[in-house]
Order: sequence, then C-alpha cells, then structure tokens
Amino acid sequence: MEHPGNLFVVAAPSGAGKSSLVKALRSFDARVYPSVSHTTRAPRGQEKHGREYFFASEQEFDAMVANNAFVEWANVHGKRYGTSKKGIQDRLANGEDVLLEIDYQGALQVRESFPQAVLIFILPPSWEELRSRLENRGEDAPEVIELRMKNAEEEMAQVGKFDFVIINELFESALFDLKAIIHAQRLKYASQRRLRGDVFDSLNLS
Ligand SMILES: Nc1ncnc2c1ncn2[C@@H]1O[C@H](COP(=O)(O)OP(=O)(O)OP(=O)(O)O)[C@@H](O)[C@H]1O
Ligand SMILES: Nc1nc2c(ncn2[C@@H]2O[C@H](COP(=O)(O)O)[C@@H](O)[C@H]2O)c(=O)[nH]1
Repeated sequence: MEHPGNLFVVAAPSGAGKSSLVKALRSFDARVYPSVSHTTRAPRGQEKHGREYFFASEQEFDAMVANNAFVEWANVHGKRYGTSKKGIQDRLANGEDVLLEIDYQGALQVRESFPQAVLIFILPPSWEELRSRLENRGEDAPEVIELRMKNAEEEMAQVGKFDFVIINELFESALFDLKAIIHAQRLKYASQRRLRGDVFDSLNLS
C-alpha cells in the first residue's frame, strides 16, 4: 500500500533495549509517531491503558481479529499483541512518520502490506548482557525471563531478514545509529519530493 508517511518497524528480543531507544529517540524527534499496540497481557508496574498499550481481554482481541482490525498480530511469549489499522493508516496517509515496536513475526507481516516499510532489528551485545538487562529491569518473574531468553534464540535467527541491524551495546551509539537510519530514509527521493515538493517545483524537477 502506497502512502506519504514513512513506516519504521523496530524489532528485538525482549530486553535488548528497543523501548528505551524509541523513548530516547522521541525526545529528539517529535516527527516520528510511536504506534500504541493492543495486547492481552496484563499491565506491568506504572503502565497505563492507551499509553504503553491498549490492554484487551481475550474476547476483545478475538473480536478485533474477526473484524480484520489489525495490520499485524502475533503470539509473543504466550500473549497476543497487535497493531491496529486505525492507529496508523490515517497518520501515514497524512504524511506522518510512524514507528512500530513489535516482534519479528509482526514485522514480517507488516512488510507484506507495506513493502516500503523500513525494518530495523536491535541486537544485544551478548546473551549474558541480555539476561542481565531483563533481570535488572525487575519487571518480569524469573519464569517469564527464562521464557523470553529461550524465545530470543528464535527471534535473533531472523535478523538477516531485516534491512538494518543495530547492536545496542553503548546506548548513545545505538541511538545515533537509529537516528541515522531514520534520517537517511527521510532523505530518500520520494520522501523529499513529498515534503519539499515546492523546491522541486521551483527547480522544474518532476
Ligand atoms: N545500551 C544499554 N546498556 C545498558 N542497559 C540498557 C541499554 N539499553 C537498554 N538498557 C536497559 O535494559 C533494560 C531493557 O530495556 P527495554 O525495556 O528498553 O527493552 P525492550 O527491548 O523494549 O524489552 P521488551 O520487548 O520486553 O519491552 C532496561 O532496564 C533498560 O534501561
Ligand atoms: N507482533 C507484535 N509484537 C508486539 C506488539 N507490541 C509489542 N510487541 C512485542 O511483544 C514483545 C513483548 O513486549 P512486552 O511489552 O510484553 O515486554 C516485544 O518483543 C514487543 O516488541 C505488536 O503490536 N505486535
């Protein structure tokens, strides 16, 4: 589907640091809109409905699937997560840049509907560091951490299907890489033509 906004998809195993990177990115770049997903998992800590996620019951999620309301959805770590069409289509159509923070299954589904989406994978620097980040975050029970570490093997095996890979070792360096990818995408001909059509027109460029 063609649309004027850029669509960025960031995937990573749980704990690699994608939420932290996207949050930091937003403090520099208000032009990129992070989509809020629906999930059947329970809220953690300070999470608020409509801010981190729309928390849905299994029945509510089933109804959205039946109504074809999702661009993508997947089972991740035993719960369901999905990106609603409503949340992103209008923004993209209005020329806004949208960023999805989702798992690899969802990312590959998004590519089917939006072939021009930019798929970015975040890797941790090591297995030890991934475990230590999950443990130090202090949000998940030990059995949940074990499940996420186990699932990370399958997730990381998908890295070659992505357009860009960022290794999140030093946070500032990974953030720089993320900003660079977004900036490069915005500098592409089609994006510039959409944003700066007046300049192209005045230069008599088509
Ligand atoms: N470069 C880094 N160095 C050290 N710690 C980091 C780095 N990046 C993120 N962290 C920390 O690692 C933990 C996990 O990060 P975060 O919650 O952003 O991961 P995530 O990939 O979004 O996980 P999930 O998919 O479960 O939401 C957090 O406590 C965060 O502060
Ligand atoms: N396919 C999708 N995956 C999603 C979506 N929203 C989040 N996620 C991924 O789920 C896991 C776990 O997240 P957590 O908040 O419970 O730690 C993580 O990999 C997210 O990226 C979505 O809409 N679709």
